[in-house]
Amino acid sequence: MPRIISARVIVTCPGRNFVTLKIETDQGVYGVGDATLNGRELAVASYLTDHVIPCLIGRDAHTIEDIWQYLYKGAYWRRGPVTMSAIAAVDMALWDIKGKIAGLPVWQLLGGASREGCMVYGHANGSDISETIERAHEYLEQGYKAVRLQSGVPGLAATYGVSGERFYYEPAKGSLPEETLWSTSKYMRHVPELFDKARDALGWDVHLLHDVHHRLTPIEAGRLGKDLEPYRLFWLEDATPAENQAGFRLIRQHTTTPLAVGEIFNSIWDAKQLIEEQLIDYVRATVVHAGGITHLRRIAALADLYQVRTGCHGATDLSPVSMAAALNFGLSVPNFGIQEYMRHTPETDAVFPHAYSLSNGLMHPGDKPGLGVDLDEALAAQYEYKRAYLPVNRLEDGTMFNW
Ligand SMILES: O=C(O)[C@@H](O)[C@@H](O)[C@H](O)[C@H](O)CO
Ligand SMILES: [Mg+2]
Repeated sequence: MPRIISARVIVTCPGRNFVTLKIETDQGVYGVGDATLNGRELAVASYLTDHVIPCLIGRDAHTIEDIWQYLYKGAYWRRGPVTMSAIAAVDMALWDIKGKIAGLPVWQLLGGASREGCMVYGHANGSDISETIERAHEYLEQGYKAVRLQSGVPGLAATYGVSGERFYYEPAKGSLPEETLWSTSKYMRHVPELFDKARDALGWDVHLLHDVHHRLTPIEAGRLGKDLEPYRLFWLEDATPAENQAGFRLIRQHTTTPLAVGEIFNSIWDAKQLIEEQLIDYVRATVVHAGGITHLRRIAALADLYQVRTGCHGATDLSPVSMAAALNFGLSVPNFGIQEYMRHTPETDAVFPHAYSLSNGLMHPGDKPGLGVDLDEALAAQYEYKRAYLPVNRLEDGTMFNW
């Protein structure tokens, strides 16, 4: 059996911070896991280095489930984004090791391919409606079948999802949080016009998505969902903060627009009521923040009982290690819905060489044993950690709000 002999955390910043765990075994096989928590990276790095790694040394790397339970139950203080991102990194690295030793890609270990590839969605954003639609056309020309639309809102200096960059979106900047201002009324007036014009320009074959980013109350979300019904969205994401899972009952009463939520979830408990009451259509929990492949499988299996599909988070702050793990999971999971794919920069891709590829709107993890991704430590060492924060958001009267 492959014994864990060492493990270490590598923090690198090729344009943005990433935290990677590398676990090495006595058989010379190693595995990597993503541990990146945007804006709180060093908390997870310390949780791994100072508390988890000492407990891993000497263990059988093949005992993925037992190690998962040990780290979850053994911590006493269960759940939370820091704990579950640390457990996720260990889990991904152990699946990587198991696949490398078996000589199989992880998706084969998870039950083999259930589809040709994972449908992904692009991210068209612009300062106004016409620029957003122009970006969306570029994604269609690249063969994408699904595109998320986020545009600037008239009367607001900035808003979520609009960066001014053509293809990369990176919200974490600055050594202190940037402050932005928000107006729900300006936003609610603007979004239906965006999708009305988008459907005219892009047609009805492309799946269109939108991320509200936690900024509405349930009844406002119900109103927006109803206003968007004529445009047949693939999903309306994070319509309202999901701590109160029951709040989604109100949205459901008012609209048939499909709902997606969960990128900030870190365990099955965050989604249990939403899934069991069929209050959502897609669960966005992701491999790096929800306990790794082992726990994400549990969430997907519960969701499958209620016809809820996966729609895993895949923003630039999830490293290519997460993308590789997500695609191995997504290729095999029966109730796959869609995978978010916010492309990384060339510098990031160079630090994390990977086997996954995109063709005609579908991504495939490749056939390399393990997760099919690596970390170039020499290159990673050239990019020093640089503290960065996600923005904070206030209402126009200064009230602290949701970003
Ligand atoms: O759907 C998404 O990708 C967004 O919600 C993310 O851009 C999110 O804002 C970032 O991942 C936060 O770090
Ligand atoms: Mg989102």
